[in-house]
Amino acid sequence: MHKFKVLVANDTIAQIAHDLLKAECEVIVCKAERSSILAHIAGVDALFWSSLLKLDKEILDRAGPQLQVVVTMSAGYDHIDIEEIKRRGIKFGNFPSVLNDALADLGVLLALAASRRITEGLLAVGKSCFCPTDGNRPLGVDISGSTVGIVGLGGIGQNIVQRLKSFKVARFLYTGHTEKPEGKAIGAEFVPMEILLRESDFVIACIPLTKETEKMFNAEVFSKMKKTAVFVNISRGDVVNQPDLINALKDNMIFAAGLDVTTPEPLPPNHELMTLPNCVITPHIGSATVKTRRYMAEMTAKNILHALKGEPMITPVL
Ligand SMILES: O=C(O)C(=O)CO
Repeated sequence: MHKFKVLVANDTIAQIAHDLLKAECEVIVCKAERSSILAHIAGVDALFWSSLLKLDKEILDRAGPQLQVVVTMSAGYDHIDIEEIKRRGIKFGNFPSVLNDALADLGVLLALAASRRITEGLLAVGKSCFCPTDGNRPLGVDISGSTVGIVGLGGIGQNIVQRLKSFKVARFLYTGHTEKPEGKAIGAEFVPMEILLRESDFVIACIPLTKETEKMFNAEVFSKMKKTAVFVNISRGDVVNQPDLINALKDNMIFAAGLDVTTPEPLPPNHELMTLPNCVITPHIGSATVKTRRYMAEMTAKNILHALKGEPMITPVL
């Protein structure tokens, strides 16, 4: 009987995904590195793809015309040449909601860490040079009683609102293309971007990276935020004009930033962003919990198997 060939472009995924795929297919596993993928991809029927690895025409050409399905183990798919996939009639899927909880947790963590200037605090602890009552260190911004503005109220943004309710936030604002019934249900007010920027103490970016959102957080946007505002980005580095953010942080146009994503990733050593005491950076760990990554791997494998058998994918994009 013909066995489908699947390339898993990541050698660190959970065992359950291997077990599922191996039960029905021939599985080739390689490192999440372009050269390794190009060396192993010819003739495969399906691709189990990784977040952030570029998937372009060269990869698709090398795979060959028999390629039927690509599934990325990520919510975002800005790393995929979606037009090229569509043109070739390849089925494509992602995982939009399984990581909502883990990402919302990280959004809250970064909002709190940046608002309490944790980077500076940890530096002082590391140097054993602090006095708890030192009035010279900047005081933090309170989240209780604050206004939190969510840019992009999808599943992650909604989960952040739900979590922050227990922190006694006074007002939740959100902006996006249209008002959402879910917004009303969780008590968030739909407002134009200008108002969100002017009135929010915390601005949290939860939008996908698209042509429209690329570099949308720029000097003009930072200048409209409060000087005491905390900016959080758990989306993609490229939704921010990074030199403008650096200036905004250096010139105290805003109070602090918490970033899980940057451009590039990782940042080179001594990058200016990493030298700023009012910036907290985590290494793109939004979905990096055991439960979430295991579930993402399992669902990616299941999506591939559905597509190969001609059944509807669980979470199709194309
Ligand atoms: O799944 C994604 O798109 C992520 O970037 C998770 O952090």
